Amino acid sequence: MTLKKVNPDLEKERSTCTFNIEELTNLLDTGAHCTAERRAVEDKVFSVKELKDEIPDEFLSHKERYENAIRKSVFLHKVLQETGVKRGVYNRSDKSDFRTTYYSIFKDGSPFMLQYSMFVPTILGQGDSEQVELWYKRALNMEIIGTYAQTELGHGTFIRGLETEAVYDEKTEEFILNSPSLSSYKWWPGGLGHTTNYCIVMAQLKIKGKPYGMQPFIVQIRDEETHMPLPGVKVGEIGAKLAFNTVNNGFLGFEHVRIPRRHMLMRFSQVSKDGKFTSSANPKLAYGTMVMVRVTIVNSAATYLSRAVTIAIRYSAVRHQSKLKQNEPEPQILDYVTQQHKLFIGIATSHAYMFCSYWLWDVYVMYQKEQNVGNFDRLPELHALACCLKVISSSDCTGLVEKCRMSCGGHGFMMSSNLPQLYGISTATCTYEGENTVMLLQTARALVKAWELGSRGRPFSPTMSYFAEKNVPSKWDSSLEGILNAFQKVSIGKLSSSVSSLQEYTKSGLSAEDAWNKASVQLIGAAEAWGRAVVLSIYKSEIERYGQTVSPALKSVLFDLVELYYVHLTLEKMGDLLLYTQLSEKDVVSLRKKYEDLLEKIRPNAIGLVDAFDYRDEVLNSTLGSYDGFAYERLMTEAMKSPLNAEPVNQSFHKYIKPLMKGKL
Ligand SMILES: CCCCCCCC/C=C\CCCCCCCCCCCCCC(=O)SCCNC(=O)CCNC(=O)[C@H](O)C(C)(C)COP(=O)(O)OP(=O)(O)OC[C@H]1O[C@@H](n2cnc3c(N)ncnc32)[C@H](O)[C@@H]1OP(=O)(O)O
Ligand SMILES: Cc1cc2nc3c(=O)[nH]c(=O)nc-3n(C[C@H](O)[C@H](O)[C@H](O)COP(=O)(O)OP(=O)(O)OC[C@H]3O[C@@H](n4cnc5c(N)ncnc54)[C@H](O)[C@@H]3O)c2cc1C
Repeated sequence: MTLKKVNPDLEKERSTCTFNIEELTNLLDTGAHCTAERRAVEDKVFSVKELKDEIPDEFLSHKERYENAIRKSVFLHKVLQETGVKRGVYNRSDKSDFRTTYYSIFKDGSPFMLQYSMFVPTILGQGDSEQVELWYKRALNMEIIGTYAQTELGHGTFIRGLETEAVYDEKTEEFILNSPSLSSYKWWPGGLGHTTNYCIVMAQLKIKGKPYGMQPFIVQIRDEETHMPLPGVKVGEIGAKLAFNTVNNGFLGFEHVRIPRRHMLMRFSQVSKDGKFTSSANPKLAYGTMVMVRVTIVNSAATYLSRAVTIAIRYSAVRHQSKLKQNEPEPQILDYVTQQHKLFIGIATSHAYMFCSYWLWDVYVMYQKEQNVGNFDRLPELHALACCLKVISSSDCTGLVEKCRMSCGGHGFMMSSNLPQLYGISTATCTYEGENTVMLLQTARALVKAWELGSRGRPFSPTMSYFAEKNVPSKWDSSLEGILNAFQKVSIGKLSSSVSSLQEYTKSGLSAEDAWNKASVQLIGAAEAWGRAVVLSIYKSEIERYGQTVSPALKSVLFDLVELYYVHLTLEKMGDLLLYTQLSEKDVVSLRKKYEDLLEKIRPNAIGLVDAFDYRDEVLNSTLGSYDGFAYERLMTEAMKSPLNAEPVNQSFHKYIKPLMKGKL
């Protein structure tokens, strides 16, 4: 069978695109030079034959998958080192990074992930200059491979409840690390099982019996030559999981393991030789790596979704099913408006969080500069933003990744579509780096505090400045500005009614803690509403800013997506808007019409928009989403890789089925 180069359906779709795809790719990459750099790295990475899988991962055993992931991680590290890639994790000079390239080599994650994403950043963020000089170089050269060991069997969320102890012994100038109970065993850190030889251990510091809170320690756990666990170290892998099965998440316990005093990372807090503790200017600085990772999750969530929606939209353009009109051929399923409803919001949501992630990264960098000169004023706002945007990006994108999978019908259930794996790694972001409900409650805590201070005349921080506005009813306005104002009213309404409930509960005799718990469903609603208002505002303002520099054709499409995002959210959150604004049934009817018109308007650009994410086939790793659109041929080729297809009759037939058939079992 000779194949055309591209499925004619996709050819037709590409011919209707109204904007320059390369221009959008450059915008999403934050600059043409970033696109060029990313493509150069991809050319290099995908030309390395050792990085290709001969047998799909899902047909390997757990052990083989791990060994394959290690082999590829090592080759990939070498290739990235040769191409000079350091950005994306360590010294990110601009906003694009190589995570997506990196991830595409591993459908289910790399055991080195935590080295790049948390071990090295913690050394850089929490070590003093001498410690950075020593450990950063060793880590960069992969002389030491590490992870971030914080979560324990008994506690992940409640960090103050962690049990691992680091007791200072003044006589030997050492810390003694100990795991006093089963529940104190570290549990979850990526790579910890059999990969890392060092780790950052978050442990309760004790000096002369007095506790000084959680501090970061750099601890060697395996011999650098033999890789055997060091005496007193109990380490292993935690077992199979929903996803990330090649990340080698591990457990770790200590039996009185001694480490030198200088292995406590001492940028913020210090312990002197004679056991004097000097506290950091702000105790929450020890949580700094988590803030950074939460900030970066917003971008990860957007990229998981953009990969899933690329697969689903390309597949929907080549898949034909049922009848729209009796006398016409079966249409592309993308012509069904319900299919457009499922998928176009995925493109818009991915844009929304991508542009927000760039903005949030700038806020984070700005804060870091202020922190370096001892100004912590913005820490509460940054903490609230990082928590809340991590939550809504991870939950929205994961929900939409799953929607993409379901929109591909049965074939979306195939591992070879890569949609199940994308769902797995995406849903993990709802749990790791702070479970989502807990992160919303942290956000609510900051909002309630700001609200109460504001009511006493204290100024609000920029993302809360609209709290100061009088909540006067005004006519519904369906413009972008009008919808944004409406969502800010929802945010104010939900926060003020949560605060009233808190006050009523305490007045009725509940303690502050019980009142908080009783009102917590409202509080997470208020936190989410604030996050929504932030995303709506930033997405719109960023597109207005970029709109001044891009071509009119691209500007028009970007605004179609912003409008779609706004109108979709308005219809989704209709209940809240009916409660807190002047939205009427008539407005809803006209918004529904507007939404349907927008789907129709975006339809000719759907393939162009997903092409602009610029995911090579190697990155998408999907039978359904390839650029050429030959989904059925790829499904069949991949199916033939199943080890069961290597022989026409499996031996189990003779062993079990035949005796059963013959009644001889
Ligand atoms: C040369 C080659 C180079 C190669 C380059 C390769 C490039 C390839 C690129 C990439 C490849 C890798 C790809 C990586 C992808 C990324 C994958 C990431 C993987 C991450 C895995 C996950 C890791 C983890 O999960 S680590 C564990 C995370 N754990 C948590 O998040 C725990 C959650 N719990 C908490 O944070 C806290 O306990 C709490 C906040 C819930 C409560 O803390 P608390 O009890 O101490 O606080 P209080 O509630 O009492 O509040 C006190 C006070 O403090 C404020 N607060 C709390 N936290 C913070 C904070 N972090 N910052 C600032 N302030 C904080 C709080 O609001 C209170 O304030 P008040 O003013 O109200 O008192
Ligand atoms: C794929 C993956 C990778 C991970 N990698 C690492 C790693 O590298 N290093 C590391 O240290 N950790 C890692 N973790 C652990 C992760 O950070 C924790 O699992 C996460 O922070 C959630 O904590 P938990 O498991 O204790 O959840 P729990 O706190 O036990 O949550 C269970 C339920 O209790 C609720 N809950 C808990 N506290 C409250 C509260 N105060 N108010 C209201 N509800 C509450 C939650 O909302 C949730 O519904 C990883 C986890 C996963 C899934």
